[in-house]
Amino acid sequence: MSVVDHNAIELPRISEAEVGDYIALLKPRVMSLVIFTALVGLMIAPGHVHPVLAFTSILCIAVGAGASGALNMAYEGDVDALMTRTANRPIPRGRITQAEAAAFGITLAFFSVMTLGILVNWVAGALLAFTIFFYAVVYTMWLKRWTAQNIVIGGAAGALPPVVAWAAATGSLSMEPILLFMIIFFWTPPHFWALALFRSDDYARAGIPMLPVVAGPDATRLQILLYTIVLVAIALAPWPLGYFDAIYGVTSLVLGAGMLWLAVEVYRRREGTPANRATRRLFAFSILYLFALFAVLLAEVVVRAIVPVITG
Ligand code: HEM
Ligand SMILES: CC(C)=CCC/C(C)=C/CC/C(C)=C/COP(=O)(O)OP(=O)(O)O
Repeated sequence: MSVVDHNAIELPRISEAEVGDYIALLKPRVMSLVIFTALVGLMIAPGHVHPVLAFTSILCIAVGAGASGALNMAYEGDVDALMTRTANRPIPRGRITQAEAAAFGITLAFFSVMTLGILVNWVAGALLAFTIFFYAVVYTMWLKRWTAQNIVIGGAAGALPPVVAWAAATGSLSMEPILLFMIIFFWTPPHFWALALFRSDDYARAGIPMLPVVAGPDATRLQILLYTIVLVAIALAPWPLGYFDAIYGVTSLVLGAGMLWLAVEVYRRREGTPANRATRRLFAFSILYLFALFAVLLAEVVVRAIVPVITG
């Protein structure tokens, strides 16, 4: 007769995680646009940055963004399991534990910040550390579960990557990166609240105080419209302020008209399929808007750099 109760022995959990599960923790689709805004922030900064340092800076920002995504998912494993949009993520599916995800995120965060600080400069390194902390702790662990203004304040984290990249290129800050920050900051509420409108049942079930759950869909529609009006004005400002030329200015006006039209559609359509379609259109267009706006910023700087070379 065995004297050892084999049922009492807890065998080590064999992780079923694959590489793809860990990649999913990094929120690659979301962070791809985050990293693009950082790349533009670095490319439009004045002065010359050695290509190796430029690549290192963007790589550190990308790894830091992924780290913040992993930390966000590690903390939110409980609520992610309650929302249809997130229930299929690695942690709710049991492929990765919250502790494993947290260890992964902390490791990536540590190495991205230290590498950026040591190899590039500590202004950028410190800003990256602050951005990771603001998203993974201030937004994820506090604001998101506490106030309907969670994504407005938390949006500061999403707006910082181009500022980190500018600091990596110049070692300092100035008006231009602050303008880039303001554009993303005022872009975030229309971007996210459009999604929150068609996902409000998810957030109600998970007990997350998103604005449509707390203040109702009509108040959210008004907020989306008001923030979009401010966004269009802020995004236009670099042109009259003389930081960028007409190419950017006209593009900003055209894209802003698109955002405004869709925000008005969200404000007008309040019932059924038309309302659902309007919110999904605004959410989808918000991503195209930010990508196109930053792409034309980059294009203008590239054109400015090569025209003197071509015209001799
Ligand atoms: C606090 C700020 C933000 C919040 C609350 C937020 C929220 C969200 C949510 C919930 C999704 C759906 C993701 C999914 O279902 O997996 C999403 C998608 C997306 N977000 Fe945001 N976002 C924020 C900031 C940003 C920023 C700063 C960027 C880029 C600069 C961005 C870019 C994207 C992109 C590209 C997608 C589409 C991802 C896909 O197609 O799967 N977001 N956002
Ligand atoms: C360099 C660096 C640290 C960059 C981070 C940039 C940043 C904060 C981007 C915001 C990404 C995002 C989708 C937030 C939503 O989180 P959520 O928890 O509301 O979304 P979820 O419900 O889909 O998890």
